[in-house]
Amino acid sequence: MTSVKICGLTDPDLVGFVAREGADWIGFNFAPGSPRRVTPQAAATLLMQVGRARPVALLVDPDDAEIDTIAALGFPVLQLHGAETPGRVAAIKARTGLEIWKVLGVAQRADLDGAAAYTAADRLLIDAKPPEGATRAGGHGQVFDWTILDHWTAPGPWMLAGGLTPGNVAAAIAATGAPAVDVASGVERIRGLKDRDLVRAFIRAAKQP
Ligand SMILES: O=C(O)c1ccccc1NCC(=O)[C@H](O)[C@H](O)COP(=O)(O)O
Repeated sequence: MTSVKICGLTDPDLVGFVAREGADWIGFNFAPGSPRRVTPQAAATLLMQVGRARPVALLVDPDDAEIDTIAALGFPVLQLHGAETPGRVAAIKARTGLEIWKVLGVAQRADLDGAAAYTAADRLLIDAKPPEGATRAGGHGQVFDWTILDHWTAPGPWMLAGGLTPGNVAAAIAATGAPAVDVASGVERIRGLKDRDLVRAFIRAAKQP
């Protein structure tokens, strides 16, 4: 069954709801400028509601001080959503011992060429490359051409993101064979605020047999 991450939660009641609906991971976004950004203080409260879901901290080019602050909150997984090099990913892995996910933004097949260099990453998250002139590294609700992934063999565990919705996630899984999917915008009606009906529909559609 496909695993599901719901990303960018900011409200404790919604965190509890997403966990009860069967999300495998819940993402908390620490990226500056994001409408989904949470502070470490707020995250400490949100973490109490995750139930059996695993919490994931989304960071963009974090320095060591930020890494240490977030690791101290007890996150088991760090999602690196910036321009972190393979060396920087390895250094963060060595510093924390945590599970590390590295995001690769893709717009063409060549964007996958660097994937194998991220040997320290425990999972690659294949996302749409941000649009030209974007001020944020992700969360744009933009789909990329899934045929880019045709005949691609991931070097390890991976996950699909980028403009997924309750309406397209089953087709995305069928087209790419993704073992796991991630969504932020596609389960919101108001930017930055998750919608319960959309969350439920997304998880059901992704996990349908
Ligand atoms: O959501 C943001 O504002 C954001 C800011 C900076 C880096 C990443 C960001 N979001 C990424 C995600 O929430 C997801 O991991 C993924 O990219 C899917 O986003 P979406 O296309 O909106 O479903």
